[in-house]
Amino acid sequence: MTSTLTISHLTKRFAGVEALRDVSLTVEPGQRVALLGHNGAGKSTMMKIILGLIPFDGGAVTVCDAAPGSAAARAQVAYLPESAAFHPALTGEEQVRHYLALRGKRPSQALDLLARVGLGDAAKRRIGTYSKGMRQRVGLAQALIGKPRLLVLDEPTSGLDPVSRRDFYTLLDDLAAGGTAILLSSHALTEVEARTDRILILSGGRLMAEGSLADLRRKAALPVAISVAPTAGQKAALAAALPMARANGDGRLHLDIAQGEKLPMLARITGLPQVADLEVIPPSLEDIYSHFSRRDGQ
Ligand SMILES: Nc1ncnc2c1ncn2[C@@H]1O[C@H](COP(=O)(O)OP(=O)(O)OP(=O)(O)O)[C@@H](O)[C@H]1O
Repeated sequence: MTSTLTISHLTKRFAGVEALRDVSLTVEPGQRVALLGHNGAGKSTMMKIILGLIPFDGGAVTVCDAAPGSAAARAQVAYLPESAAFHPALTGEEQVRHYLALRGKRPSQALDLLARVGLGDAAKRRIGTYSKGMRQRVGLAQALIGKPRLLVLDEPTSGLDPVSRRDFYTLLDDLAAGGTAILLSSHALTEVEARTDRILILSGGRLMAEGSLADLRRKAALPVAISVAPTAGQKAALAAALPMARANGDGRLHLDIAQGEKLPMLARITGLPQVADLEVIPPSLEDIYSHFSRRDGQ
């Protein structure tokens, strides 16, 4: 099975700015991959290169076994920009029929596509009356034309409410299950954590880390937080038994423990008679992200 997207040693310079530096990665069929990075990290530049919209200076990029921007690649890649703009006077069905016609496909598929993204009931309403979440779905319906093998999504859920976000990711899950590879950029770390298979962290044009959240967690080796609840009236005694713990004013004691010391420390805490309960809190994606995306000099 060949990779849907292969990037090796990719370099892109704008006047005076190295937007991408020696970036290598692959995306396999059916993978849901999140591209994370601070403003200016190089995410949009990478997406534009994958779509064939801008040239690159060094390295190689293969999209669905073809050169980015070639007719063969364009036929298999779909793109959804952050804020898709549609004609407000058109109905959802008219808009999607228009896109189908432009792509040389049967316009009669419009209703099927709209039903697939949950807009079957709204297909005959004008887009001007749609919510932002509904407009994003029109964009997704447009992106699904021609069953793309790679779907590139630029911050697809920004501005959507939690339910719309969840529904949107459920649609992406169905597409991925059908073999479509998904590359999406996002600043919403929590949802990315739950809804993607792999995470790529770009910083200053470099790929700083990549892997599943578990991989990144292991590589970052950040401390684990342990929160301990004392039995009634035993807080002071517990604090004396755990002098390295700090009190946050919430009645519990908190410790940050290096990964290698986690098990011995848990054994020690659970052996203390003053302990009523404890919680182990692994580093969040936000902690891991900050660890890897520290810019030079920080
Ligand atoms: N056309 C251009 N001309 C000059 N510099 C550019 C151009 N496009 C991007 N850059 C620079 O390249 C770097 C990467 O920009 P890019 O837009 O890829 O970042 P990004 O990760 O998508 O950021 P954001 O999250 O803000 O969209 C930035 O320093 C940016 O200023």
